[in-house]
Amino acid sequence: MSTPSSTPDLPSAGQLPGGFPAGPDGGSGRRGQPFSFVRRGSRLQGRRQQAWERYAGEFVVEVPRTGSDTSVDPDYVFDAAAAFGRSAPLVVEIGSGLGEAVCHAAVEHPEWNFLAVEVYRPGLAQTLLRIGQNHLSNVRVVQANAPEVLATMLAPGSVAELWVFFPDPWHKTRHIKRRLVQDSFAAAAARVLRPGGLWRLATDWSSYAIQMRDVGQGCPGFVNVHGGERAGADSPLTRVWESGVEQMVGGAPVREGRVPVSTGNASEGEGVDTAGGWGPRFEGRALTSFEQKAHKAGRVIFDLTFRRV
Ligand SMILES: C[S@@+](CC[C@H](N)C(=O)[O-])C[C@H]1O[C@@H](n2cnc3c(N)ncnc32)[C@H](O)[C@@H]1O
Repeated sequence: MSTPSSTPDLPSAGQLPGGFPAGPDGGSGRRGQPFSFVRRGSRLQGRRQQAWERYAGEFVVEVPRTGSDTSVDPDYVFDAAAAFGRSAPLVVEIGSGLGEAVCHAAVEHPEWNFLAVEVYRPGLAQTLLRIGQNHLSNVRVVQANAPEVLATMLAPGSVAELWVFFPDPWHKTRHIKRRLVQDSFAAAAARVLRPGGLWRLATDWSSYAIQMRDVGQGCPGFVNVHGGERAGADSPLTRVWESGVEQMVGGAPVREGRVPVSTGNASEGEGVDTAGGWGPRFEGRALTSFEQKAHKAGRVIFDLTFRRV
């Protein structure tokens, strides 16, 4: 696995987000940018508590903190070979939720190492439960804020694939700055991916899909593997704009199509998506309960894949 020592076309590690404050509770993140998550209950019960007690020692990556339990000391660098006891291509899933996708992939690919990054402790406990049920030895989990993991915890060029599936959409205009996938995140993703490495994304929110496409295509470290594909009538975006898929969010109707019902909706329908750039559904992604719900609600899924140049 080649490891570039510098990336002249991208911000250096020193320019990437670092020196993070204590935690997400209502506060601001790096350089005034808010966190992509709000603190949820971290208490474990029943099977999750048992799974934590039984498996945490073996599979949870303990990182030095600078403040909250999701912070990462910027001086800490993850030693994958030591953590897994072997060298193998590393796949990192950001926001792994309940671990459905990462554990499914780990069963399918015993020859790869997987790191699940999640801030939600019960989700990590559920992932541990799956690791145990499937007798997996190729998954590690870390409770950490993803931008910090990408900015400093992972060594440059150390990741073969980076997955971000269904990140929280933060669909209201005033919340968009909380979205995980933005320019600084792309630069940090480019920093950790090896040349030729893949950044895979999926979302069921058209406005976030557009943002992801713009961010990935606008980052000099990436090319869109499916650039220009599925444009016009074939574009999932055109489909959403035509149909105006609706969803109840916080009790209020939000239309994603060309006529926003909620003024808090960030989508702007344009009629026809002439740009395209959407990939086919990533067949390596397990159909998580989250994605199943989206399908049931008739929502359109957008897949994107960028290659590190
Ligand atoms: C909508 S869920 C999707 C979960 C999973 N990827 C799936 O498809 O089922 C988004 C997840 O991202 C996690 N998350 C949000 N911000 C994060 C961050 N900064 N670092 C790590 N995980 C984060 C949330 O806790 C949540 O579990």
